[in-house]
Amino acid sequence: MKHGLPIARPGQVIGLLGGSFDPAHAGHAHITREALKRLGLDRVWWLVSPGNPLKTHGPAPLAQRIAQARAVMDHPRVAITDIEARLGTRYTARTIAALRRRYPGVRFVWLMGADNLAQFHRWQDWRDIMDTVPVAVLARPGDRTAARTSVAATIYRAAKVSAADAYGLGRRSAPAWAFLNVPMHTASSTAIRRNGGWA
Ligand SMILES: Nc1ncnc2c1ncn2[C@@H]1O[C@H](COP(=O)(O)OP(=O)(O)OP(=O)(O)O)[C@@H](O)[C@H]1O
Ligand SMILES: O=C(O)c1ccc[n+]([C@@H]2O[C@H](COP(=O)([O-])O)[C@@H](O)[C@H]2O)c1
Repeated sequence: MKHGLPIARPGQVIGLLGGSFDPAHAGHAHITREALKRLGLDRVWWLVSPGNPLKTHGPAPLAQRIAQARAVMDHPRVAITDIEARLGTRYTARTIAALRRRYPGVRFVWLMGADNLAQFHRWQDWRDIMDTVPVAVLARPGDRTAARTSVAATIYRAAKVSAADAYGLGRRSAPAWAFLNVPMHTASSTAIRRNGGWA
C-alpha cells in the first residue's frame, strides 16, 4: 500500500465491492471469489464504507469493521480497504471518479449483490456510474423480479452482457453490465446483527 492506498498497475482489472460490512460475512467472501473467477479480475478491493448514504443507522466503528473483514476474507488477490475514508468520499459515483483520477490506466468494475440493483436508481449520479465503469450484479436470495425489472436494468437493457460473455467484462467500454447467476449464499449482516451481532 502507498499512502494507505493499494497499489495497482495500468492495465489491471480491479473489482470494487463497496459495503457497510457491518459485519462482513461468508456471503461477501463467496461473491468475491465468484467475481474473481467469472470475470477474470486481477484483484478485488473491498471498500468498507464510512457509512451508507441511504442508511439512517450508523454502522460499527470503521476500524472494527475493517479488522473483522480481514478475518473473514484472507486472500492474496483481495485487499480490504478504507479507501472511501481516505478519499473523503461516501457516494459511489464520487469514489469511482476519484479512483479513476488516482489510478490512470487501471480498469475498475463495480460489483454488487442483486438486492442493490433494485434500488440502484436512487444512488447519487447512478447513471454516471453505469456510463463510467462496467458493473457486475451477483445473484442473492430474495426478490429476483425486483432486480430484473428495476429502473436501472430497464434503462440499460441494451448494455446487458450475457453471463456467458461476462469473462473480461472489465475490458469492455461502459455502459456494460452483467447479471451473474452464481450459486446463492444466504448470509446477511442484518441477520447476523439480529442474532446477537458480531462474532
Ligand atoms: N449473501 C450475499 N449474496 C450476494 N451479495 C451479497 C450478499 N451479502 C452481501 N452482498 C452484497 O455485498 C455488498 C455489501 O453488502 P453489505 O455490507 O450491505 O452486506 P449486507 O449483508 O447486505 O448488509 P445489510 O443486511 O446490513 O444490508 C452489497 O452489494 C450486497 O448486495
Ligand atoms: O452513492 C450512493 O448514493 C449510494 C447509496 C447507497 C449505497 N451505496 C453504496 O453501496 C454499497 C453497498 O452499501 P451497503 O450499505 O448496502 O453495504 C456501499 O459501497 C455504499 O456506499 C451508494
